[in-house]
Amino acid sequence: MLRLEGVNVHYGATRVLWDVAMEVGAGEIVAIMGPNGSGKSTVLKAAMGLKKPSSGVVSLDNEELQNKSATLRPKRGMSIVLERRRLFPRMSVEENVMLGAYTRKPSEARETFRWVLDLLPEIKPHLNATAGKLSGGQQQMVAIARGLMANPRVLLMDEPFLGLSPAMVKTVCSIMQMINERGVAILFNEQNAKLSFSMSHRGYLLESGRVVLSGSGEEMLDHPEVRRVYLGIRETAA
Ligand SMILES: Nc1ncnc2c1ncn2[C@@H]1O[C@H](COP(=O)(O)OP(=O)(O)OP(=O)(O)O)[C@@H](O)[C@H]1O
Repeated sequence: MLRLEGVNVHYGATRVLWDVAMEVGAGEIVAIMGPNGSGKSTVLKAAMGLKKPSSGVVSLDNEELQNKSATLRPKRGMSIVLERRRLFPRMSVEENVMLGAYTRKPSEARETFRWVLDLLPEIKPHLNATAGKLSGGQQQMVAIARGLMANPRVLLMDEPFLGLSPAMVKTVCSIMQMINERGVAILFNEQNAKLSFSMSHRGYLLESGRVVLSGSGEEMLDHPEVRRVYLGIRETAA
C-alpha cells in the first residue's frame, strides 16, 4: 500500500537519502532500524510529505503523493506520530488529541474519538489536564491518540520509544500491536535492533541514508551483520 521508490532527499547541498526503496503492506508492522543520523526520521518525513524528496516516488495504493501537499495524506489514510511527541504543552489533552482530526467531519471525529479512548483508556482520566503536565509515557499515548484521530490505514511513528522507561516501552509496544490488530499498518523507526525487529513483520536496516538490508523481522534478527554490529553477538567458529 505505502511505497517509496528511488527516494533521494537533500538538506541544502547535503544528500541524506540515497535511492531509498521501502514498502509497507496492508496490516503490516515495518521497522526502520539504523544508527544515529542514518536518515530514519527523514524517511518518515519524506513519506508523510513533511520533507520533499529531490527525486523518487512516494505512493499510497498506487497514487503518487510526492508532489502533493502534506495535508492530503491524512485524507488518504496516512498519519504520523512525531518524535518527542510534539504536543502543545499548554493545551488540554483532549484539545491535543482532537487536533489530529482537523481533516475530518465533526461527527466522524467524535466517533473516532470514542474508538481511540477505547483503545487508550489510560488517557481518559487526563482529558482535561494540561498536556505539558503529563509524564513522558502519558504524553506519548496522547501523541498516538492524536495520530489515530485521522483514522489512518498507515500510521508512521518517529522513534515511539524515545526516552521512555522499560515498562513504558512494553506498554507502547503492546499498544502498537493492538492498533495493528485493528487493521492499521505501522511504519516506525528505532535504533535498538532487538526491539525493532522482534516486534515487526518486516524491517529495513538503514546506514548513511541507504537501505543496506531488508527482510522479515526474524531474518533481520538472524542476519550475521545485524547480530555482529547491532546485537553485539560474536559468532564462535564451529
Ligand atoms: N533540518 C535539517 N537540516 C539539515 N540537516 C538535517 C536536518 N534534519 C536532519 N539532518 C541531517 O540528515 C541526516 C539524517 O538525519 P535523520 O534525523 O533523518 O536521522 P535519524 O536516523 O533519524 O537520526 P536520529 O536517530 O539521531 O534521530 C543527519 O546527518 C542529520 O544531521
